[in-house]
Amino acid sequence: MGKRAAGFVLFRRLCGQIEYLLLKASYGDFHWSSPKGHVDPGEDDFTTALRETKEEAGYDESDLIIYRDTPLTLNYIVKGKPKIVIYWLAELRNPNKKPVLSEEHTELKWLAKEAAKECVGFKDNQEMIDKCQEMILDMDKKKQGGCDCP
Ligand SMILES: Nc1ncnc2c1ncn2[C@@H]1O[C@H](COP(=O)(O)OP(=O)(O)OP(=O)(O)OP(=O)(O)OP(=O)(O)OC[C@H]2O[C@@H](n3cnc4c(N)ncnc43)[C@H](O)[C@@H]2O)[C@@H](O)[C@H]1O
Repeated sequence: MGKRAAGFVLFRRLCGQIEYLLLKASYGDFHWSSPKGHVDPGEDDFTTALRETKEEAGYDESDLIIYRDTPLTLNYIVKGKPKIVIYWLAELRNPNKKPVLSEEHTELKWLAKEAAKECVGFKDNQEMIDKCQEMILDMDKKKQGGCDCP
């Protein structure tokens, strides 16, 4: 059976800029990713996303504005087996609240879209960041009353 993980594409707004949180793995190929992790037996994906984000970045559900209606999915192969990762987009309410890392990561970065895409490297992850940016800008437009409705 394949592996299943869940997490949040976590962003903040600082000085008018949208920035994504990326964490550097302390193992393997030292890759960068959003907070996420393995879905435990009997656990639902959303609970996993919250648990892993608390463990890996120190943020609780109350720290986040979560866009729960639009999960995003990545599918790739790890050690010859398929892996699926379900992400929700989430905004940090207080952009100055610092993440607290676990032993699973050695570094963190808050990066604007293009730098974040370069940092994650994988094409599907880059496309997910583009999609997230579109979702954020769309939501902003709607809030400002700038929708295209007749
Ligand atoms: N490899 C490892 N070695 C030693 N200890 C480990 C370990 N992985 C986890 N642990 C440890 O296991 C414990 C449980 O961790 P926990 O976080 O609970 O479980 P997990 O399933 O290992 O969590 P993740 O899904 O976050 O693991 P990951 O970072 O390896 O996965 P990713 O898909 O990003 O990355 C997996 C691979 O896929 C690659 N990858 C990432 N994204 C993509 C993509 N979009 N397309 C193709 N390849 C990708 C990465 O570069 C990487 O090579 C922890 O103590 C942790 O330290």
